[in-house]
Amino acid sequence: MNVIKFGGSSLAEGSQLEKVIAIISADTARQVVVVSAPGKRFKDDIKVTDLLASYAEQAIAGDDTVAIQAEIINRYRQIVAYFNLDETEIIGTLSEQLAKLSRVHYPSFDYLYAAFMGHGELLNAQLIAYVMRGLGHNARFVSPADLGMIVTGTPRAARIREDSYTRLANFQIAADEIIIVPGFLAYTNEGLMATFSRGGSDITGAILARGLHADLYENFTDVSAIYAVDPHIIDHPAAITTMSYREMRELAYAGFAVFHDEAIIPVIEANIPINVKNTNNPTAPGTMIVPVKQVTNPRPVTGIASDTRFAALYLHRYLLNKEVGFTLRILEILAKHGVSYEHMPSGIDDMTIIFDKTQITDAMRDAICDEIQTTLEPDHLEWIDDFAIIMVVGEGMNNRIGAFSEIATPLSDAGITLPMINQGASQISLMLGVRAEQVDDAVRVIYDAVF
Ligand SMILES: Nc1ncnc2c1ncn2[C@@H]1O[C@H](COP(=O)(O)OP(=O)(O)O)[C@@H](O)[C@H]1O
Ligand SMILES: N[C@@H](CC(=O)OP(=O)(O)O)C(=O)O
Repeated sequence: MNVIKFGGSSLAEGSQLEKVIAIISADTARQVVVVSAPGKRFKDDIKVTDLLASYAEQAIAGDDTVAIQAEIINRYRQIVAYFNLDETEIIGTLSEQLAKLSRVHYPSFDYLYAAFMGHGELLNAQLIAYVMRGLGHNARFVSPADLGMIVTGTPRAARIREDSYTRLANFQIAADEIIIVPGFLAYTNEGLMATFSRGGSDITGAILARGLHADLYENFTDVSAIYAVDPHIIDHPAAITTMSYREMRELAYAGFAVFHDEAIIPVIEANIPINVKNTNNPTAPGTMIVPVKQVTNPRPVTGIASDTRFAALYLHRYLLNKEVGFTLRILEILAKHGVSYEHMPSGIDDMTIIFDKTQITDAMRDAICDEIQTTLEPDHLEWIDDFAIIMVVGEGMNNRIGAFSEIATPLSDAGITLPMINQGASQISLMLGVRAEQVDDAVRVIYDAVF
């Protein structure tokens, strides 16, 4: 049995759903279908998940939400209309669920946002099951609650509870049946809706692949492969045919938005291969992500990822390496302010602490810097807000002498400075810190040097 996940781009409108149904029908192994909410139909379109976030904002503000509800329902209505099916009952049910959202009491704004935004997937899975049944398929809507998926953690960045896997293993699917499961959302033990972080339908697919013991996790999107570089940065970059779990994890973490970085973890635990494929070109082989890759390619680098979501705190103090407890006190300050750090490369007198800045407000940043300055008295302290990370990843980089100079020399020739270089514990990647305004140029220079 395969778990097959379709992203929002594959479900944006009726003509896309028609392709999706043809893909599901083409292989009887495709029995567990995970769906996202309808995504963008054209460049400046708005994803249904983002429309739901606007609906949540308007509900919080006490505004009239009739227009936004109509806009959301219209997306679903257009999809049913494409198939010439009777819309009355299904659209009535979905409209009711959407309207009810603003009448419920939530324990916090975070739970409110999670419930509103999770409905993009919840409504879409019901609609798709309805359309498929209308076309004669034996399709059934199954909620994450029916599957026994229970989450903990924060409402908008939930984590699956390990005991969910025992319940999933007992879930029965009939031999000729297709189940349609909404991605992105799940429920807490108290029955509250929570979501994984944005793009989290990939995570649902991975959890189901592990929990239902799938042979393959197929992830359908709008590109024919995972490319060596984000195609927004380089036109027609090289396609990756096979990559290892480790390579995908590192590349996804640092900006390969095509597959969620947390989604690799459940499949690693269950050793299930992933096939990333294109809904618009389903016969193309796509990219296989496998437990271990044979390194046959003479090229050591598999991919280059970059992300500007970071900030860095640079500290300089002579004899920092000799001072007992310096790092400990910094970590205590961060913990006190509820801030986690991503990396902390250090030298004899210097240290750079890299943060995911999406978790830090201006007030938190000021408080942390003030406290470090007062308690640790560094000679120099600098907050670098426009920090980007580039990750150069490849199993073939392991133990390869000269890999660094192949990259560093052309970067320096191009006038790109590297405030941070970290070869770290992972033998298969090189992490480079650059100023955000230089990041795309740096990626292009590295790509030209190694591909
Ligand atoms: N290295 C990469 N290879 C392929 N696509 C990438 C890469 N990096 C970023 N992307 C982007 O990821 C997009 C697919 O991810 P996403 O928009 O989340 O799809 P979906 O709607 O299917 O979930 C592609 O359209 C592409 O623009
Ligand atoms: N719809 C959610 C979850 C998701 O995975 O979407 P997509 O498959 O379109 O990336 C989001 O926009 O975050």
